[in-house]
Amino acid sequence: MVVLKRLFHSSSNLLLASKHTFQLDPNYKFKCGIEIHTQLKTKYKLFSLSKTSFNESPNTNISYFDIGLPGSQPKLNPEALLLALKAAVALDCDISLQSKFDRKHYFYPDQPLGYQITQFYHPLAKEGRLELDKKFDDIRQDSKIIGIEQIQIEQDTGKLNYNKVDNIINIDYNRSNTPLIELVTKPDFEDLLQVRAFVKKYQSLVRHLNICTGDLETGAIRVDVNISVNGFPRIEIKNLSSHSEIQDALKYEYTRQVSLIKQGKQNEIVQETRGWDGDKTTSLRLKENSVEYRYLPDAELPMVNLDESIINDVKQSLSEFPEQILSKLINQPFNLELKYARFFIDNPVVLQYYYDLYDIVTIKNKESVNMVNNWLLHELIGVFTKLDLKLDLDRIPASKLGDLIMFITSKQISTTSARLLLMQMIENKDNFDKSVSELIELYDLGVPTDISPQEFDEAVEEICHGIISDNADVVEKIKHGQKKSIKYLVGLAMRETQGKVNAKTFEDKLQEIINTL
Ligand SMILES: Nc1ncnc2c1ncn2[C@@H]1O[C@H](COP(=O)(O)OP(=O)(O)OP(=O)(O)O)[C@@H](O)[C@H]1O
Ligand SMILES: [Mg+2]
Ligand SMILES: [Mg+2]
Repeated sequence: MVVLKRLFHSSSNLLLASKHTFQLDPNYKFKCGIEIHTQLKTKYKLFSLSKTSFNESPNTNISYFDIGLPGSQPKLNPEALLLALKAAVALDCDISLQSKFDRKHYFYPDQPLGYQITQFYHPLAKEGRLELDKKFDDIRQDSKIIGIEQIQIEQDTGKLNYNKVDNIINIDYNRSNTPLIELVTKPDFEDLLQVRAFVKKYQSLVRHLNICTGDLETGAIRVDVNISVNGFPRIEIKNLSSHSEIQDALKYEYTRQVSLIKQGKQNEIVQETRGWDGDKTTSLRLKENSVEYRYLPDAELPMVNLDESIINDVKQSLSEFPEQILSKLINQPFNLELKYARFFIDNPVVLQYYYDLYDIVTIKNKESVNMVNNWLLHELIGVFTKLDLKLDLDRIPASKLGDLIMFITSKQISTTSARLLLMQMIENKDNFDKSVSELIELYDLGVPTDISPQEFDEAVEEICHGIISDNADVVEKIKHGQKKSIKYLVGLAMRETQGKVNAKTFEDKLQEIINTL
């Protein structure tokens, strides 16, 4: 039934009305708490020795236990425990030195054991927090603390694939028994921006801790939201897989509940689980007659006993947190814009590259940090974009980009030539092993060195005179105040010299001659 309902969406006027003009009504208090399922990036599954797999042919990474064959037994993967601990410590939770696993019973074809192993009575961690800060997060208040109720370790299920053409459902058990943590927040969210900011910050954190890919689209992170209005029962909306789905589902559900209250139909708001079909929420099951999960301690899994020292050990193993790094990057000496600092947080390899380049250019060679920022964030990333290539820093190690920058600052190559060269360095695999000076030689891009400065000046002057006499109309415009037209003449000079001379040199010389006319 649920599947059928999900297959046949119909658009709803209620949602359309709410989507475009959405605002919370101060008379109807929005309250929300969320549950986030996070797939842990372990090598093996939670309770078996089959490999975790994310993009493999169906049913190729499964063991007897993953598909619930009788006689097979679970054994806890310590790597999953460690990754879960990292999240719990980073979120300031109280870690339970003794935690246990329980069985949550329900039938569904993606859950062949007939129960899910989770932590119900004694979860790994409780009472944490994540602080949102207006400086870094898109919220209205200066800061907002979201309390974390608990973090528990549990198994993922298999995956049902609906084949609408043949009207069949295929089950892929590759995901079955993949380690997850479920994080449950307190109902602390007061508006939609806070929800978005929290999920974004959490994504950034798990990526930074390297415990999950942090992607919503692939299902590595799945969000359930719970929403209530003016103290009426909470409604849960399960399995939302993008920020826009979360926002749209919350807007729809808030509008629906407010409208029921306004019509005096508040008794129709009952604690229930609803699904989001892209247009509207629909009831999946009522909590009153919801499945009785019959939680029981899992007798096959021993208690997890942690030594007190582990909390400190994990703390020490964590590097700086994203917010500390952001704060560092947007201030002296790096002076990065927040959006670029965020990009680095989500791409730790690029961040390391940035630090390496900074060391070479700024610390070792005392050149400006602006050169580092500009040549990494604009020029280098720009080349990958232009070539329609995925950013692959192996094509140009930081030391090589550093060399190129030093050739520019020492005026051995013009900025224009350096741009051309950078393109060649990245596009052409034959260039990967060649040094910057070899490449300058190869492409004949260096500022001529075999002539004296005086000869060089004379050559520049001659070129400028030639261009000025061939472009009398442009010169007239410049003399009459159209100062920008000089760029056109500079362009001609650069073309003539194939970018070997700096644009600034030409601009100064052209201006100097024009001033005398
Ligand atoms: N009045 C409320 N309004 C909105 N959200 C609420 C309210 N009370 C509790 N919540 C939120 O509901 C969620 C309850 O999650 P929890 O995992 O504890 O239970 P559950 O949803 O009943 O169980 P399951 O994991 O089986 O879905 C929490 O995120 C909590 O913050
Ligand atoms: Mg729930
Ligand atoms: Mg839950």
